[in-house]
Amino acid sequence: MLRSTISSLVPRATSVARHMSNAAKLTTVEINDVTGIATLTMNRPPVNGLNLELLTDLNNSIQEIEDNKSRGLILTSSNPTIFSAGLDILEMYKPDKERLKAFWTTLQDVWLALYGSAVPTAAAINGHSPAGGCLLATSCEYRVMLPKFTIGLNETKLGIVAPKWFMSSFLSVLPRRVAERALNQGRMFTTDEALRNGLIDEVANSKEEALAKCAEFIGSFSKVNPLARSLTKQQLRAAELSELENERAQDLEKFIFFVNQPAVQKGLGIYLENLKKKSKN
Ligand SMILES: CCCC/C=C/CC(=O)SCCNC(=O)CCNC(=O)[C@H](O)C(C)(C)COP(=O)(O)OP(=O)(O)OC[C@H]1O[C@@H](n2cnc3c(N)ncnc32)[C@H](O)[C@@H]1OP(=O)(O)O
Repeated sequence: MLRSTISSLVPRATSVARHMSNAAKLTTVEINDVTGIATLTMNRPPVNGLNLELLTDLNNSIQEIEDNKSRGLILTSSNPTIFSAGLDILEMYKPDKERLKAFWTTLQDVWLALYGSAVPTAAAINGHSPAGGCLLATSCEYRVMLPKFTIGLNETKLGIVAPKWFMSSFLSVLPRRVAERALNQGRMFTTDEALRNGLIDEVANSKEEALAKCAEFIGSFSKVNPLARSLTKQQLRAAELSELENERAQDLEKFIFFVNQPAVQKGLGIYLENLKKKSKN
């Protein structure tokens, strides 16, 4: 009985999908009319780098999904090999002061909205997912990843430090010992390693399969009272959420101070240069 309820929630090729957002934006929201589940797709070529505009669209899309009382939210990417390359380093390298503020504030908004979302959330990780990409994935309640990609918080490799709330998301998924070592090493996990360590929940062989598995996870709540479920989730996540809520201004100040340090700017410049060299080869 449960199985048939769940499978009826899995998107089918024949189901009708309503587009809630238009293609001019960097995100699209598609609601499956059969399941009521919203698929939120990031679409900022070439690598879904999280710049101010993509973060703004993500924030608005999450809000739209909450307001429309969708049954759940699946986060994914339109890029076939990259879920998200994390924060757009160009936002932090030689930054404009006002834009940098807006950028970080909007990232805080996105994390608060996604980690604290009232609806069940899942990530269909259909490509590489470093740093900010990993933050988005670990803010969701369930993760399904395609083979032969990588995921992790690699900040120390860039000479930067993941903020406390990045670590909170990571720690909500991984055992402390594994998280601590991985954060210190800036470790990127392969799909297999991520599965073995619990950083992801399942592996799927195609994006369609990943979306179906995410929908199945969301469908597993069909017999649970939605208010009781969301209040339980929010209570479990309240400590991390209020920590950032109460320290938003200090977190912003710390970020701006840190990013503007000459050594950090130098490190980001070298990292960007190496990325560009690599992409030319
Ligand atoms: C200071 C307080 C803490 C702040 C916290 C920060 C968290 C972060 O998210 S920092 C960002 C960390 N992200 C990364 O380290 C990812 C770097 N990118 C990659 O590893 C690879 O690009 C990829 C595995 C995501 C994809 O590889 P692929 O071979 O397909 O593409 P590339 O040829 O490498 O890249 C194409 C193009 O995109 C540019 N690019 C890639 N990532 C970023 C990025 N995060 N920000 C800005 N630009 C990026 C890359 O330079 C290429 O550009 P060109 O075509 O112009 O050469």
